[in-house]
Amino acid sequence: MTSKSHWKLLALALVLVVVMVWYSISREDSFYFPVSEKKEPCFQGEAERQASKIFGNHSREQPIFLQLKDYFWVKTPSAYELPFGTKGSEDLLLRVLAITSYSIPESIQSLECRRCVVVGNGHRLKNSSLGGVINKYDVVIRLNNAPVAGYEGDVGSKTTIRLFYPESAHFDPKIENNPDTLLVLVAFKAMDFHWIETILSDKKRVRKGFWKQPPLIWDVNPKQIRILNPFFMEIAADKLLSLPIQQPRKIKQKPTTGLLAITLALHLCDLVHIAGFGYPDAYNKKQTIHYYEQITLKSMAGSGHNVSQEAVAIKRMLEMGAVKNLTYF
Ligand SMILES: CC(=O)N[C@H]1[C@H]([C@H](O)[C@H](O)CO)O[C@](OP(=O)(O)OC[C@H]2O[C@@H](n3ccc(N)nc3=O)[C@H](O)[C@@H]2O)(C(=O)O)C[C@@H]1O
Ligand SMILES: CC(=O)N[C@@H]1[C@@H](O[C@@H]2O[C@H](CO)[C@H](O)[C@H](O)[C@H]2O)[C@H](O)[C@@H](CO)O[C@H]1O
Repeated sequence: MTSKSHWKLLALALVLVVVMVWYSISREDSFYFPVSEKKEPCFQGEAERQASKIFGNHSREQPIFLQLKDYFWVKTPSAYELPFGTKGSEDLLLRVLAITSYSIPESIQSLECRRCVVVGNGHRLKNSSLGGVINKYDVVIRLNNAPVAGYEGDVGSKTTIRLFYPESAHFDPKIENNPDTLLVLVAFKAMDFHWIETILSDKKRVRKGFWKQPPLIWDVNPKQIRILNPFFMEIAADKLLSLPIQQPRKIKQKPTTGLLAITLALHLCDLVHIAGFGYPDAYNKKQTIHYYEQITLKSMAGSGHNVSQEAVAIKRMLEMGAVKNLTYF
């Protein structure tokens, strides 16, 4: 081989190495947690220890779901209005709590160690083949109207808990959930309580007051419904994103439902893994954001979320080991 072609080969090899290093850095594979077939060891109280570092020691004292007794017998005062508290919505809430439940199901309660996975709606789940892995967790938390039917290979089919608000409720909840899935309402405004009351008590529906038409007929068992304690929205906003809780603006800055779900999981579970989190960069205008539909970051323009700030918060939780990621971040 001539020395000229020798140098050419060396240069080619160098370019290859640079491209490989760049690719792995750009995918930030350091936050990719290789999936193993074996169940991850689970240590009781581990998530609690991590959560106390982020949220303080007393957040564990809060009930996960709102309870009738706290509004009926004792009038629990709340410092904030929805979505960070229940101030001003007590009467409506009282009627909703009278027809729903607050218990954590025995199937979760009885677990020695609760292994949970929070499944975000992100595009990086597409072709991930993570369905089987996701189904093995004790508790699978899903968000909004994210489908499972037709996507089982990538996202699994088990749904233990689904967080939703009226505008994000799937019109046919039976298709995308299991018969015992807990449907957990995240209330952002008083109308959200009103909506669930009219649905469950079959009262006259109100169409106004929503930013998108929610279902008017919703075939669910009231025993499946829970109301998320807005305290978790408050601490996600305050401790993870340093957002002001009292905001005069019409469109309030608030955590995404996914960040809220991670906050909830750190209080409910012993081990918390996440999958399907992460948005494209702001300049990436054509990249679709969901694993199930073709929409871009533009759709989130007026939604009150700061996705780059959320990425910082998630990276912090990954770095400290509070959560582990099944997809890349
Ligand atoms: C148009 C619009 O309103 N989009 C909002 C949608 C929409 O309302 C529902 O999908 C119902 O249709 O809901 C949101 O979020 P969305 O339902 O898109 O996604 C659920 C959660 O997954 C995480 N996610 C999603 C996509 C992505 N590329 N990376 C991610 O990390 C986020 O944590 C996100 O919360 C929401 O509720 O937070 C936030 C979105 O702003
Ligand atoms: C599509 C959009 O921008 N909608 C906003 C709505 O934002 C969404 O609110 C949801 C709660 O209802 C949830 O937080 C979701 O993640 C947001 O994308 C604003 O809250 C609403 C305020 O009036 O304005 C809608 O246009």
